[in-house]
Amino acid sequence: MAVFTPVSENDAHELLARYTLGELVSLRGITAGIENTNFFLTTTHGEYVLTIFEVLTAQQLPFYIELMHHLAQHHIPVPQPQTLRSGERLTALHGKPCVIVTRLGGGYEPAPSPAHCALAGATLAQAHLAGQSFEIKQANLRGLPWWKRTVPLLLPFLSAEQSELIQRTLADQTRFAAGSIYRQLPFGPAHCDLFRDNVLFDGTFEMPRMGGFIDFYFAGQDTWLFDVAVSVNDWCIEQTTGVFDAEKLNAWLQAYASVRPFTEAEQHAWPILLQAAALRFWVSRLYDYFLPRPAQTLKPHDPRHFERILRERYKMVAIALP
Ligand SMILES: Nc1ncnc2c1ncn2[C@@H]1O[C@H](COP(=O)(O)OP(=O)(O)OP(=O)(O)O)[C@@H](O)[C@H]1O
Ligand SMILES: N[C@@H](CCO)C(=O)O
Repeated sequence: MAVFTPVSENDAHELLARYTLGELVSLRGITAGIENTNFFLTTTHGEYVLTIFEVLTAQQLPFYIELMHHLAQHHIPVPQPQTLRSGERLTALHGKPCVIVTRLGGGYEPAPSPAHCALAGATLAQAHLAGQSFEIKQANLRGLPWWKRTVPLLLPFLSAEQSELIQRTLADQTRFAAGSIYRQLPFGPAHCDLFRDNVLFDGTFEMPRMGGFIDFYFAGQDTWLFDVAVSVNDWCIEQTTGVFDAEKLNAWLQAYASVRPFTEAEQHAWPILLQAAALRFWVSRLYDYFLPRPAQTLKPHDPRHFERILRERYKMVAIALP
């Protein structure tokens, strides 16, 4: 259950008085998710999601909220943050920052087909292009500096073999980030966590329609290719082995490239960015597993899944983008 901060009907009435979103009809806690407290909020004007931020601070949040606003203004299907009477889009409840966004239609697809992969790929490319004109800058807070800080904390919990792999990968990534190919990679606002549970689909399984992208709270400035690598490492794999499913991978990458073709530098960087994306989630899952935060009450995700994926990606040295 991911309701860390309870919200009473009175709280909701008081909160809604700060907006022009009509009167409260219902408020229901959402059980999915491990980062924030989420509620489906229905008012006389429509359906929304209320998110209370348990970890992110009011200083970090404008990047995410304004990025969603910017993308929505550019017709990318993402939740639209609602504007308060005061003109701001961020407010607070029980001393914690919170936001109300539009509720998107559809549901997430646990077993995506190549058609779902293609929709996700094309929409991510559109989001990257639309994000170019976004002016607030904030790094991916789960990027290389965070990996460097976090890996030493994890070493006491790892086997010799795991320690060797994690340290070797970190050294490879550090070297790559200092090199000339890295500097040539196109970058900008990136979602950085576009797993299948963060994309909603409408329509039928056979003929899916994009509902939209949610959960922008790991977004940041990063290379666009890192965002693609994070995504395909989740969308286009055999779930038990981490091996790529060629049909899904092709569908995803072709659809992305049809909107935003890959560059030559990206071709060179592809194998190492697939490793970077696997490392990112191996590290965060290990961290959540061995060093859980006090507020984190849910079962952590399995870190071994991303250890397997990382080992698989090291086997793939000659892999081409479309
Ligand atoms: N704008 C939205 N429209 C529709 N459903 C939403 C929206 N935002 C969140 N949800 C629903 O709430 C669930 C949890 O939201 P979200 O993934 O943002 O939470 P989280 O705590 O940040 O999770 P995570 O563990 O993925 O970081 C989603 O799986 C989705 O079902
Ligand atoms: N997508 C992350 C969870 C945080 O959103 C993971 O699967 O480890």
